[in-house]
Amino acid sequence: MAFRSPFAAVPRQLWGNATTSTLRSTSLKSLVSRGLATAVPPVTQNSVGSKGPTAMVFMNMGGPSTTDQVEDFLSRLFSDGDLIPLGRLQSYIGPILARRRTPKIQKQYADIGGGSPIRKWSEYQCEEMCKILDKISPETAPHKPYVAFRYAAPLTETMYNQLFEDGFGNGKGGRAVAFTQYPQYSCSTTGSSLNELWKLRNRMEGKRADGEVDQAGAIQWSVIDRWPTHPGLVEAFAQNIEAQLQTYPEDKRDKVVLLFSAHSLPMSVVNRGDPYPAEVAATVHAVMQRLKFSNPYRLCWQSQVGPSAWLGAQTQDTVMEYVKRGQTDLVLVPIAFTSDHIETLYELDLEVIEEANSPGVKRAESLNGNPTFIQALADVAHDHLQKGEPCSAQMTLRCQGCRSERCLEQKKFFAGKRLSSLVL
Ligand SMILES: C=CC1=C(C)c2cc3[nH]c(cc4nc(cc5[nH]c(cc1n2)c(C)c5CCC(=O)O)C(CCC(=O)O)=C4C)c(C)c3C=C
Ligand code: FES
Ligand SMILES: [Fe+2]
Repeated sequence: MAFRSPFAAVPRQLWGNATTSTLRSTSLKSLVSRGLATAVPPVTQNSVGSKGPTAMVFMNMGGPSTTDQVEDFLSRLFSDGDLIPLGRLQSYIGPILARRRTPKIQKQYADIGGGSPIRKWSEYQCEEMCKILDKISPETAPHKPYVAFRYAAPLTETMYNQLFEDGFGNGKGGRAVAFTQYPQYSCSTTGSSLNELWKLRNRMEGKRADGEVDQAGAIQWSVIDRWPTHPGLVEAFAQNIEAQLQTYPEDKRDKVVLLFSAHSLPMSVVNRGDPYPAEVAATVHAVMQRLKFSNPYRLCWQSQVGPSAWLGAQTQDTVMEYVKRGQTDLVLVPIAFTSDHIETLYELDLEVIEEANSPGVKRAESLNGNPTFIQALADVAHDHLQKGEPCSAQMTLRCQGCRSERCLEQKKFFAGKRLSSLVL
């Protein structure tokens, strides 16, 4: 099976002689023979389910809060081998690609008001969720809110230092929940954040003389790794769609086409077995079920970057095609991100909807500060705290095409005792 980078067509001179990641050549068989894929991993966790205080850590990609931060944001993003595998020279090529792309993306952030609102929304959502959790889950209270972004402030490392300052870990133990803010799991998004968290945990938690992390005083992590069909999430999406449908005359309302739009994935990632496309489709189906299939609908994919093949049909092409055919009443529904970002505010609002040039083409609100959504976050977290499991069963399985030692080790750590031996 060949796994092509989404940037496979980056000019040769930028790639140098680098092949793709050295990790690709590491087969599961060789990991087993080297003792890396055994039933009892060297670093696992115990005693998940202890009482509060509980750190609730929202994980997401983050975004630049000002246009000055765009280059740093893109530089971290293009240096992430879990998102864009560029091989051994990644840390050299990544920043070069980032610098070239910066002016274009800076202009987009300038056009949506000068920066991404993701930090503001994430901090608000997490704080509000913790207030609800303190009431509905007193046994794990107090719940303390933290945000850990992959490519922008506050970075995972900053969050970890904050945990230490607040009395978690570093010999004092304590419990933390890594709560992904991507409802649908992709190894390029949630997987990347978990790999980063695992890496920093190993670097930052207290080490014994033999180099191993001192388990007794380390933070006990558990993970909410996906929640694509949680009824609260589905309800929040459905209410926003209903509100937008109300803006159409009654006789036209049930003929409006709902176009669910999610960030696309390179076909190399889809063919590796990434769970994201199926989970996005599951969210769409659950929302349509809640709406009693009142309207015709399609799922389409946006924001592809670079020249390689990405999952389609593309959102922009879909809108233009339907409008051309006379279907001018369309509601776009961003379904894979819980707050506004350039993909909604720029790509959908300023590019797709403006180009469609038809008053019937509209967009459902993003979830942002929606109280139904914040209650859903609290319910997802409450379910997780009550179950006392380290992660979902799905987390214990790697993609069919995964050759990443990072993924393997990260799963061994977070899934801990849930692991069923060599399924990894
Ligand atoms: C569920 C959401 C997302 C998935 C899956 C995802 C995969 C993915 N993305 C890239 C490359 C880029 N993404 C960029 C920006 C960006 N990506 C998402 C979400 C997902 N990405 C968001 C919300 C944003 C915008 C952040 C904001 O603050 O608004 C960018 C940078 C922008 C640009 O240069 O166009 C890149 C590059 C890949 C390769 C990928 C899957 C492998
Ligand atoms: S790429 Fe999916 S588990 Fe590693
Ligand atoms: Fe992206």
